[in-house]
Amino acid sequence: MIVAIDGPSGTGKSSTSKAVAAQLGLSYLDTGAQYRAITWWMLSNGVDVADQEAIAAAADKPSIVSGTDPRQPAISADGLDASGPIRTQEVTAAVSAVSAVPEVRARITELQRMIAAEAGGGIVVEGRDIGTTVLPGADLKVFLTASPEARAARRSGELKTTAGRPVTDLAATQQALTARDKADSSRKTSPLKKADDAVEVDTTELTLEQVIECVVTLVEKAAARKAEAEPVEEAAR
Ligand SMILES: Nc1ncnc2c1ncn2[C@@H]1O[C@H](COP(=O)(O)OP(=O)(O)OP(=O)(O)O)[C@@H](O)[C@H]1O
Ligand SMILES: Nc1ccn([C@@H]2O[C@H](COP(=O)(O)O)[C@@H](O)[C@H]2O)c(=O)n1
Repeated sequence: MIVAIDGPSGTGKSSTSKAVAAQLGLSYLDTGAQYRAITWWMLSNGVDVADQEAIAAAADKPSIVSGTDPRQPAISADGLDASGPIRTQEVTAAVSAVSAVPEVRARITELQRMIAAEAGGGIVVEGRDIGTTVLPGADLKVFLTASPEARAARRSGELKTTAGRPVTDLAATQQALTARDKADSSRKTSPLKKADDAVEVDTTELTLEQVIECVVTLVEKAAARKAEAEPVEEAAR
């Protein structure tokens, strides 16, 4: 069972995906964390993230390793735990530029497809382009949305400055969120976009628990449809 959950920042993809995967005994992959980790590696290793050619030249250098346990998702770059540094404002401000470079997308997409293929019991993969590009044959595609105001309110205070202090300026958070949405959805390679066959869930007025319950139901229905279809395929062989 392959579940793709896409959507802009702050819609609840990570929180929902982890809870759904844990509840249904599926693996989990945070693709945003992978792009954040390679961005953090670039910043830490002196790559000019304003220079697309420099980013492309370094795209294959770091080893990016993701853990797929929804209860304890891990992410490392060249063996260093990246789970803290990737959530800073510095990485958040640079990740869209790094993620727009085709060589970075090609490399990380290959990694994502390999992880999904190896997840024998099924996996929930969350990001921006999972249903459209990375796993277009997913058994279920969900596209989460929410108003910019709701997303900024949720995100505000979660972001940390490089010195580790919470960022609480709501207006600045919403501005940064909107700018990142624009960058992610206007890039040429694999932009943020709802897949035609994705189920859209507007989470603006929903609690996180309600979103989780909604997506669990969608997964269970998709699994039932898949099970019904399989015997026919067997007989047809
Ligand atoms: N429906 C909701 N109602 C209230 N709070 C929510 C809801 N969904 C998520 N949150 C909270 O909003 C914050 C952001 O959620 P989350 O990180 O899951 O979003 P996201 O879409 O994965 O964002 P990003 O793409 O930036 O990682 C978290 O603190 C989460 O607990
Ligand atoms: N499949 C994806 C996932 C993420 N990105 C880029 O990473 C940024 C951070 O993602 P978060 O989910 O951690 O907010 C995101 O803004 C994109 O630039 C991507 O390109 N493809």
